[in-house]
Amino acid sequence: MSQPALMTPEQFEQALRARGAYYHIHHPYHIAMHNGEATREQIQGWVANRFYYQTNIPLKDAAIMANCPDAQTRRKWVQRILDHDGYGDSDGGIEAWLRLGEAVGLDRDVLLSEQMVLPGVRFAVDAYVNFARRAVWQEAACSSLTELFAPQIHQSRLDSWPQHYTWIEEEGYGYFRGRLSQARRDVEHGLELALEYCNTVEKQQRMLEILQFKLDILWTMLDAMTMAYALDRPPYHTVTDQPVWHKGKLL
Ligand SMILES: O=C(O)c1cc(C(=O)O)c2c(n1)C(=O)C(=O)c1cc(C(=O)O)[nH]c1-2
Repeated sequence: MSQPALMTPEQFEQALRARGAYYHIHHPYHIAMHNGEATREQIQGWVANRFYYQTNIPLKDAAIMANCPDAQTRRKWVQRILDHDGYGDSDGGIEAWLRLGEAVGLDRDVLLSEQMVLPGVRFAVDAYVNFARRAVWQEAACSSLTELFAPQIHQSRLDSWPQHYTWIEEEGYGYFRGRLSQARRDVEHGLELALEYCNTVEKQQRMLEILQFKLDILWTMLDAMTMAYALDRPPYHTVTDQPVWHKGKLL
């Protein structure tokens, strides 16, 4: 097999963008939500499980900062934590997601308790946080580059959900709206780091593999939700109809 060649920064950016073919926007669970085919339970399941991703993003970003000796990078990166946690009088993304939960009929305590978080979702999200803890900071930083494809997915929800799901309260959409500009800004910084850091064939190939790892995380979360909410096969369904799986963070 021929060895891959060193790509120019433009070619490398194109190669990263090409991975959008595997973004979770193409997952059948996501397509069903987009097409108005999701039930109320499926939307609620998605919102409650994705909340675990939302609450772990700041832990992931703090882990990256903990490993990053470059103050200029940290100055920019800290904004991501503030975006989700909020600061001063401004609520952050986590609060906005709790409002999304309320808009789809879920009490905020249900989201905060993590009682609906499926083990498969938990393991996938934990893998992301743990990768960020252990990886070279540039690699961990660039694993956020699935956000290249995120503005499109947030916009598609804003375009389609209000038409299909008239029972969802309008205030719930604030999170998606806010991320349109935040994700674009994050990606600009992330891409800048990736193009500067990946100056060898090995680093470029490894970064593409890391991006695929992150895509796998997002896809696997939806696979777990498909089993539970679309195929009616939640964990232990052959044994019990009770949600007996573990609920707490053990890592
Ligand atoms: O709703 C989505 O489909 C989606 C996907 C992603 C992503 O691509 O990782 C993120 C988000 N949303 C998001 O809201 C968000 O804050 C976020 C942060 C990150 C990251 O890796 O640091 N990804 C994402």
